[in-house]
Amino acid sequence: MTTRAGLLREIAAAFAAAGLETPEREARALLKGGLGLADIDLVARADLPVAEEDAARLRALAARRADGEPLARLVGRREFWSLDFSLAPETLVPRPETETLVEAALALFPDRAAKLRILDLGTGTGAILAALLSEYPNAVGLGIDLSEGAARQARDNLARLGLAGRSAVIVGRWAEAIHSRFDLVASNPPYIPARDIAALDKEVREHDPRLALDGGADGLDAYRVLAAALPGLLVPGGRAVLELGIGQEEDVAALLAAAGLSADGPARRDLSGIARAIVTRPA
Ligand SMILES: C[S@@+](CC[C@H](N)C(=O)[O-])C[C@H]1O[C@@H](n2cnc3c(N)ncnc32)[C@H](O)[C@@H]1O
Repeated sequence: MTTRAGLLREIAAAFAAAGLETPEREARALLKGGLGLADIDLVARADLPVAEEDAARLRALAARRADGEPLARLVGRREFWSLDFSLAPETLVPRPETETLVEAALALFPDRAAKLRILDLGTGTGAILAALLSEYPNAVGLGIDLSEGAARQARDNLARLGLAGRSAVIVGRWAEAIHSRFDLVASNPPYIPARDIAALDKEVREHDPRLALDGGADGLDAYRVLAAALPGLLVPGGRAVLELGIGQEEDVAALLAAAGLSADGPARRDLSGIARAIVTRPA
């Protein structure tokens, strides 16, 4: 009979042997996600037995993880801004660096009681929109994604987080179908140059949807469309916050300026010091 502690040790050892960077942490997360446990269950109740079929299921998941499948995909969820998001095959796994956009928006609109109208273009799991709505209790928001599967998943996530009453998610191509204006437009568009996708980590290139990654030949296709659309989407005094890939600040700033938008300070940096969130406003 296997105990929780025994299975944790076994899976952590397998992860270490496979060269994962944080084997113990990932093994813990796999057990928690796979068995629906909290941290305390792996400490105070570590000697409890794991049913044989559960142990077999977790060993199979562990083997897939050791073979390069992301943990978030295996357990079907990921935390972002301390909120829990379910994933679908059509959604990107939300990344910690994207929290830089949320932080930038909070700094731009310090009044948390503001009745902001928020637009999230390319909403994926709904991570950015949900994070913002959770911080602005009087705000309303619209998420748009070209992928039906992503839009469905975003709707589910917003509902589970109690935000359905203040949000809507529609399927669409960027802001093509939108004729209203917003206080805050956020977007984390696909920005990887197409030829670089094959060289990305296996976890990304094989498990994140191409639609969420592929930014066209130079990685800037989506920014061109967004720059052209933003002047018609922002109210006077409104702001747009766009995520950037590494080294894209200058090019994206030039596209925004060419569309008649003004820069709002230098791009905000993420925890690794990378210019990650560019802020722009109507001229
Ligand atoms: C990098 S992902 C970001 C997802 C999510 N906002 C996040 O930060 O985790 C880009 C998203 O844009 C969506 N997308 C790609 N092309 C689009 C388009 N033409 N119109 C609307 N959404 C698009 C993708 O389906 C994907 O969900």
